[in-house]
Amino acid sequence: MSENVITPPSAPVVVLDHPLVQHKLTRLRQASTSTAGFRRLTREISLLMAYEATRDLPLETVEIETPLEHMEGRLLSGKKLCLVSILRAGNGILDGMLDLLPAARVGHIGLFRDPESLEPVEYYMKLPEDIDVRVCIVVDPMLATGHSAAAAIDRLKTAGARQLVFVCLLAAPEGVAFLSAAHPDVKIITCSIDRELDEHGYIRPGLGDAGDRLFGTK
Ligand SMILES: O=P(O)(O)OC[C@H]1O[C@H](OP(=O)(O)OP(=O)(O)O)[C@H](O)[C@@H]1O
Ligand SMILES: O=c1cc[nH]c(=O)[nH]1
Ligand SMILES: [Mg+2]
Repeated sequence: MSENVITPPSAPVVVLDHPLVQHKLTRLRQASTSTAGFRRLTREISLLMAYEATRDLPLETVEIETPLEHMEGRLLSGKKLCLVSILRAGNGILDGMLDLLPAARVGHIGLFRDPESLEPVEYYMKLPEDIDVRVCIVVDPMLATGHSAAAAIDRLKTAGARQLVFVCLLAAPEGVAFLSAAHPDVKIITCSIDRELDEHGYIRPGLGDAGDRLFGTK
C-alpha cells in the first residue's frame, strides 16, 4: 500500500534576479551606503518591484486614434489597487511604488517587532473602506521570521481583503516558510532569499536594520 503524503499548500515565491535589481540590492547591503543613498536605492528598486507586483493586473481593450490610424490599445481594466505599508520601514518602498502607481489608495499597518520575543506588536492601522474590492500590495523591506508580515496579512483579511501580494527586499528562508504556510494564497516577491536568520532574528548576510538605515535612527 502506498503511503499518503500530504504536502501543505505553499505560496508562489518570485525572486527578482534582474541585473538592475541585483546591482541596486548589493549597493543597499553595503554598510558604507549613506542614509540618502539607502533611501534613493530603496525608491529605485521599489519601481522595479512594483513592475513585478502588478504583472497579473487585467487589461481591457480600448479603441484609440494614433496620429496615423485607428487601433485597439490596452489599458488597465479599472482593477482597484491598494498599497499597504507595514510601518515604519515599509514607507521606504511605498514612496517608490507611488511614483509608478500614483492613483493607488494607501493603507498603513503599524507593527514593531518585540526585540526579546520577536513577536509583532501592533500600534496603528488605517485602511481604505473598500479594501475588499482592491488588489492589495503589502510592502515591507524585510521578511525575517515572517511574523510581522503574517500578522499584517491576518489583519487585512479580517478587514475583508481577498487579493494580496507581499513584496520585500530581502527574505530569510524561515520567513518565506512561515508566511507561505500561514497564507498560501499570497504570492511573495523578493529580491533575494538570504542564507539564514541569526540568533537575534536578523537576516544574514542581510542589510542590517532597514528602518534604522532608511530613517538614520542609529
Ligand atoms: O519578519 P519579522 O521577524 O517579523 O521581522 C521583520 C520586521 O522587522 C522590521 O521592522 P521593525 O520591527 O524593526 O520596525 P520598524 O519598521 O519600525 O523599524 C521589518 O521592517 C519588518 O516589519
Ligand atoms: O535583518 C532584519 C530583520 C528584521 N528587521 C530588519 O530591519 N532587519
Ligand atoms: Mg526596524
